[in-house]
Amino acid sequence: MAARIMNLPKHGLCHLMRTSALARHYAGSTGSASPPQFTTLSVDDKTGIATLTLNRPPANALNAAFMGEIARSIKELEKSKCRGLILTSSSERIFCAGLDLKECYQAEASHLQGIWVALQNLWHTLYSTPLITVALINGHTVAGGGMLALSSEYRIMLPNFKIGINETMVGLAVPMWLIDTYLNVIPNRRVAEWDLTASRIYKSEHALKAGLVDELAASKEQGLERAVAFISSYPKHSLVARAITKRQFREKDLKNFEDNRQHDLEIFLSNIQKPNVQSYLGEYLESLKKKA
Ligand SMILES: CCCC/C=C\CC(=O)SCCNC(=O)CCNC(=O)[C@H](O)C(C)(C)COP(=O)(O)OP(=O)(O)OC[C@H]1O[C@@H](n2cnc3c(N)ncnc32)[C@H](O)[C@@H]1OP(=O)(O)O
Repeated sequence: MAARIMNLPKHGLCHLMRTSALARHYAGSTGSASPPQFTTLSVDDKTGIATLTLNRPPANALNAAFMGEIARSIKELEKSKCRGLILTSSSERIFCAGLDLKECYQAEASHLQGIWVALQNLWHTLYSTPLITVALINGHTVAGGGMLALSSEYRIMLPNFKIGINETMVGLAVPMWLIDTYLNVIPNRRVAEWDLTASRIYKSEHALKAGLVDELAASKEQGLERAVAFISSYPKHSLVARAITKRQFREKDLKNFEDNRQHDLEIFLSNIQKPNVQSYLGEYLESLKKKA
């Protein structure tokens, strides 16, 4: 049975706890952090595999609270010595639509700063986690949603959805840490540069051919089975060595990010507050509304 967990035991595999108890645990263990609102987390006691389900309707658009919640869950799972993490969505159409653009439109600089810092922290937490990570992409995933998928180690996608990084189309530069993340998946620099400058969005089937995702699954249930099989394919005795090896692959990207964290924030703030970008954002949001 799926149950929310937050404060997990430090040794052995994770245990299931019921929602109310978890909320109390979480509030007690993290001081000021509020109880989870936008995610549900369940852990299979036998396999030690956690499933974190994104649940911020209608589009799982990322605001600071949502991103903080995902990052905190990952940190808690690391402490609990869980083996792996599956990221998925409660929506049948959208895995994640990226940053909450409504919160980026005509917002105070301090609010925009909070959003970007939360995005930076979430990327850093997911990209650097020793957990074995799988994105089960059961809906469209673009921009910040693409970041969640690409920062994971393995991607399983359902057919007929879209995946990609469309920042330039929205008027935002792709940050260096996301370029590095993309290159970690699509090492062909020319293809990567073209994709990211042109805001290329792939359909699932094409994403598989291009190597942007690793498998297609016919249904969410099949995707979950495949995700569990991927995580379980790593023998227990190899987990520490595996985590160190993963870290070594990602270390240079993480260091580059730390060296440029402040500059990266300044670029975002300067870009997003430009009158032409704000005006385009307003039109873009209208076009999303009209479509509905
Ligand atoms: C990545 C790191 C570096 C940069 C980081 C972040 C930058 C960003 O993330 S910018 C965000 C860019 N995101 C987008 O451009 C996505 C826009 N959305 C879409 O293209 C589609 O919604 C999507 C393909 C995801 C899904 O299509 P549909 O299934 O057809 O759904 P709808 O379009 O009808 O959307 C449903 C509902 O959600 C609202 N919505 C969608 N996206 C966002 C968003 N990013 N922020 C806020 N709200 C969003 C949309 O307006 C609809 O709302 P209602 O009209 O109220 O139903």
